[in-house]
Amino acid sequence: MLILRDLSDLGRDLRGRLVLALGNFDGVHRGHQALLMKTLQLAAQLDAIPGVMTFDPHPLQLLAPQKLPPMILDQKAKLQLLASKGIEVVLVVPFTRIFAELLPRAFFTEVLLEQVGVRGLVVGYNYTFGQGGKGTAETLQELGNVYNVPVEIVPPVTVDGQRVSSSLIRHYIQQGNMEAAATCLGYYPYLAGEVKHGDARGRELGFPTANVAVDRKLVIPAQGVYAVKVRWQEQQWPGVANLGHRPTFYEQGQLGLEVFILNDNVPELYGETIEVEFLKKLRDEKKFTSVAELKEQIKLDIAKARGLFYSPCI
Ligand SMILES: Cc1cc2nc3c(=O)[nH]c(=O)nc-3n(C[C@H](O)[C@H](O)[C@H](O)COP(=O)(O)O)c2cc1C
Ligand SMILES: Nc1ncnc2c1ncn2[C@@H]1O[C@H](COP(=O)(O)OP(=O)(O)OP(=O)(O)O)[C@@H](O)[C@H]1O
Repeated sequence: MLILRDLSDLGRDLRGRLVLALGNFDGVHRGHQALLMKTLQLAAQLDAIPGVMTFDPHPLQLLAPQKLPPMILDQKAKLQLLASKGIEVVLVVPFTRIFAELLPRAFFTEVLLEQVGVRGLVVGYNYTFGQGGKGTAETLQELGNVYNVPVEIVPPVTVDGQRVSSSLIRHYIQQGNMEAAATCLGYYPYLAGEVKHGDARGRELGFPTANVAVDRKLVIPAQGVYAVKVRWQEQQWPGVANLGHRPTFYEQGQLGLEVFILNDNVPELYGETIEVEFLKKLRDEKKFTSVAELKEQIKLDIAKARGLFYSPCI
């Protein structure tokens, strides 16, 4: 997949040949996936190349930074997912003050027509664009009619009667409702991070854990103990994770993610980047009065997680 951050780098092979889906695409959730599918279809019909136009930084970073939510995916993971859905080109347009001031018609004519020569467009029913978000999906369709560019508007994708959105998914993750988040995303929420040295207490406890660095710009799940899947290179293992402050040992500990991998042959992971997929919250984190009690509880956590892994639902 080709990623272009400057529209003037669009070569002749791409100018006039792209069908673009427009949006932010945080999470690449099932609503977004419907858009991407439509983009592939329209591109095939028009003998064009399926692409995405998105903005960096997120428009809210510039317009209302206090409202900028934590992201579901970092940029690299988002791009990987877009590629896995068949998108061939991503235009990551720098979102500047000048850009934010473009009126809807100017965005259409100056950017989409003159710079990209766009052949077709796909947006969701609630898409807004241009200065102050004045342009809507219908505005885009009207402009498309005038300039002879087909514009597809995708109707809302819902799950259990609720419209799937990045905001709803962030809410589920922050509540620890991983099943609901996964239903909306089409995959389980995960955090990727480097395995760091901890205090080596886990080994003493009999449950050595991989301490995973957490990117605080991303949505952090509710604190607690989870059944997880750990992915590293081509391998994956079941595990149990604690996301929290370890109140048994620290008065005001730092937030940490620790994973005990349920496999006897795990290679040395220090310095490696692993992905921790959150499958189900098992319980809240607790302050135990003794280490022995904590150990007993961890054994129960492991038994519960194993039960889940052998159930047909995961
Ligand atoms: C499945 C699991 C559940 C845990 N639950 C708790 C808990 O409820 N309360 C707590 O204080 N620590 C809990 N811990 C964290 C342990 O305190 C932690 O693994 C230990 O402090 C080792 O830390 P270290 O690797 O930094 O040495 C849990 C760890 C695991 C693996
Ligand atoms: N559930 C959905 N059904 C159909 N289209 C959607 C859905 N959710 C988003 N879209 C469309 O996908 C594109 C990208 O959406 P974007 O990421 O900007 O919004 P979002 O997922 O609704 O996020 P947020 O909750 O942060 O507003 C837009 O064109 C939007 O209209």
